[in-house]
Amino acid sequence: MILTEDLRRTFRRRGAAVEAVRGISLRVERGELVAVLGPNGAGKSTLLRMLTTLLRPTAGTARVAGVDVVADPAGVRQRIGYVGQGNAGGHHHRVLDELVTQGALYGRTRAEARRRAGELMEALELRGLERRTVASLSGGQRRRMDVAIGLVHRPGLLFLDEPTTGMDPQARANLWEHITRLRHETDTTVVLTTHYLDEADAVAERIVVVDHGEVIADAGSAALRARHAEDRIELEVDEPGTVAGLVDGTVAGSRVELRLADGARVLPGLLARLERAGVTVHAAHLHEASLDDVFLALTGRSLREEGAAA
Ligand SMILES: Nc1ncnc2c1ncn2[C@@H]1O[C@H](COP(=O)(O)OP(=O)(O)OP(=O)(O)O)[C@@H](O)[C@H]1O
Repeated sequence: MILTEDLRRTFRRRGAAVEAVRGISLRVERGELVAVLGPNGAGKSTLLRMLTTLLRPTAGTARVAGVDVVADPAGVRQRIGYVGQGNAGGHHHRVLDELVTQGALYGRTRAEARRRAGELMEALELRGLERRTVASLSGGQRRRMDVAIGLVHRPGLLFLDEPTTGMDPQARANLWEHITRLRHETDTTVVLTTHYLDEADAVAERIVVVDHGEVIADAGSAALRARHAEDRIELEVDEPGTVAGLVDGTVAGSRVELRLADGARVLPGLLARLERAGVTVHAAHLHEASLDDVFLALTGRSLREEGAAA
């Protein structure tokens, strides 16, 4: 669905060259749901803008939905949906009119555009809002409307650039429910960026981490955690010093701390071993490695802090 080779984009800023994307080679198969994550300024938007033909690459190639982004940008646009960070809909237009107009822009007849608008309003729970103006919708309804507009021409590939930024947790969960269901029903490929790691963890089967314009990791969330982060077990015991020697741990205040892979599987055996050794464990805390730990290990920065500030 997407194939890029050594894709690059350089900007000139005050006479200096800024390499926003530095040789990204990426392959996304049909039906995949891929989250592109990275700290601020990593190059995510620049990458997405090139893939959606909003920006011309400086070097390298990109084929999107089988079409070269430079040779035939209009062809790419016909085949993809793009939900950017701003709102796509005309604010003073009515919801139904806006969807029908968008369909007409893609060359659909009025009747076809109306039928498609009806389907999308059903699928994205916009029924009952037909005559409301886009400006009067709630944040969550507005975002669902944006997604509906992105899907008007039945694209096989949908790009979502930070689709849930600024939404409350319930509206975010609701939007993802719609997107994942639509994706399964229509086999749509989805490429998204988000600052919410929990979201990427929950919805994406594949996570591409970008930093300084390059892909620095590309795998599923579980594989990333296993490879780049460790679980932590903290034990509350009477004599941490003695216990630390028994279990390959370090003393942290009144506790013993162990860093290891697959903590949930190791913990029961560990407790049994300590019991056999006559140690009384008052409490055991398991901190499973998070995607944010992976992020910190890979980039030296926490995405969570930036996400919270966004
Ligand atoms: N039009 C431009 N002119 C000059 N520099 C730019 C331009 N667009 C982006 N850049 C620079 O390119 C780098 C990558 O920016 P980009 O917006 O792609 O990052 P990002 O990962 O999307 O960040 P964010 O998470 O903040 O949206 C940054 O250093 C940015 O300042």
